[in-house]
Amino acid sequence: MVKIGSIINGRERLDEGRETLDVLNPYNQEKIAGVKLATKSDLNEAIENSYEKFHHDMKAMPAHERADILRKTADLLIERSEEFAEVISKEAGKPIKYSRGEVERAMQVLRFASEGAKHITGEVIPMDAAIGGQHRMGFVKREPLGVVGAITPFNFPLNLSLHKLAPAIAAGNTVVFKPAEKTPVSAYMLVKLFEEAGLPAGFINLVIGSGEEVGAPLVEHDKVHKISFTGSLPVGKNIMENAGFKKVTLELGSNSPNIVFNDADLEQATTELVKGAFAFSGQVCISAQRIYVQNDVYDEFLSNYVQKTEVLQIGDPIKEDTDIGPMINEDEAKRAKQWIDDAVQNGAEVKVGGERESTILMPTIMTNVKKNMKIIAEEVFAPIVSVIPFHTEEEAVQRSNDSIYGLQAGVFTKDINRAMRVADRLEMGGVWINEISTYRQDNHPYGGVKQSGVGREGVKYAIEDMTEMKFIGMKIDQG
Ligand SMILES: NC(=O)c1ccc[n+]([C@@H]2O[C@H](COP(=O)([O-])OP(=O)(O)OC[C@H]3O[C@@H](n4cnc5c(N)ncnc54)[C@H](O)[C@@H]3O)[C@@H](O)[C@H]2O)c1
Ligand SMILES: O=C[C@H](O)CS(=O)(=O)O
Repeated sequence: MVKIGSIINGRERLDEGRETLDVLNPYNQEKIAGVKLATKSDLNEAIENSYEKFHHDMKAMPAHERADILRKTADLLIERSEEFAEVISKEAGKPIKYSRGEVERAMQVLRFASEGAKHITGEVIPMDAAIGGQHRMGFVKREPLGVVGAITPFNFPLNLSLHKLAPAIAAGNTVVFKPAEKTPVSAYMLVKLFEEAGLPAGFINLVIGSGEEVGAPLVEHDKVHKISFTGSLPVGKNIMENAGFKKVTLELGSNSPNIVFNDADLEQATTELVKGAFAFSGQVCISAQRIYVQNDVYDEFLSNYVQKTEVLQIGDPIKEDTDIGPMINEDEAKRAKQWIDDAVQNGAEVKVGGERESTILMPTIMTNVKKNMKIIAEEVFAPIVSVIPFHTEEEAVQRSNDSIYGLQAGVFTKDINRAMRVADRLEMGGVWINEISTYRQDNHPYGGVKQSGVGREGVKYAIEDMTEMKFIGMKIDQG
């Protein structure tokens, strides 16, 4: 079993005496790593070091060098892609085909950031547009913020970490990185990869510990200039309350709706929505949770959808043909099963699935659901999807918007006018037409409205958010 620890100023903290956390494979409970957890004093040291490194070394590093390091990290990741995919499958329980997809996306994030590092530009202000402003020149340049605190979740442990680390480095910041303690191994390997690619010690300090012990004090620390967080709504609220004057980006949860109109390609919609609801056991923030289907195609959609769900392969995530693996731990599987049982007690019907065995919850399709059931109103974050009939466009929009969340939605129709009308009216950070809510590319703006979050990621937008504008003006003597 591999032993890992936090990495601060290039030195790994493995000394005995620290509390050890075992990282378990959620499928078979095999121990895959022992982590020496960081303490509050490690965190303080990491922040002080990142602060120091920002002011003395990072500020001196030109953009082309940052771009080269990001590019080199991408190249190394591709060389080691299978190793990374296997670790993600083992620590998160993600089916290997999806882990491979995550690694490929992570490599692209690094490449986008490498390109972005060279295109951080400013603006010339037309000073004479203001009365009395003539004979002045003014421009805006974008400067790095300083120390970025990156706090990440378990479900995309590599790619969602890179959505913070890569833009932060591209923009010239240093980072204190607190990965999810459930999945720290790929995060550790990533920090080692940056080091191998030439990133100087202390530019990314890795601090592995719990949310309470190191996450919360990282959020509160005065020498941290921005918190970039991806995770659950309760933790996001807590961060918002405690971050003080820092910039904050929050990428939070959702109960994403997908609307299927009667003119949609049902073959395509059902095939894609099986992946959309059940990929990585629904533990995806934009997972299809509520599917609204127009009443005249509802029966056809449902029977087709059930058939395609019944043939999913369930089992060991490391096997090539596995579609559905475990949830992250048994408590989460039990919590999700309880939500199904509560809904059934209140009149809902299980069309397929509904059973739990250890950490595995069978892919579950529910009908006859009501809007106040947890499986509809809250983020289910499990392989559970509800199929709900609707009559009119108005009703589909109104029901989709009836949520505290607003991250991404999917709309299936061949009518372009209807598609655009609905896209305009959906209260979401993003809307896909003839694509599932679960689809994301790493170069478009991504983030939520309502309680799904604050700010946007997507490499170009995150780089912008990792900088601050500085205005410089000059009065020109007319001689
Ligand atoms: N919108 C997005 O882009 C996006 C992407 C992935 C996951 N998510 C959301 O993440 C959640 C699942 O991930 P999770 O279970 O790892 O989330 P989580 O909120 O439990 O944990 C996320 C991170 O926050 C840390 N943390 C916990 N308490 C903290 C505190 N008080 N202060 C600071 N940090 C603290 C954790 O240790 C972990 O590193 C779901 O709600 C999902 O929707 C959102
Ligand atoms: O879990 C939510 C993630 O944002 C999904 S993705 O990794 O961005 O596709």
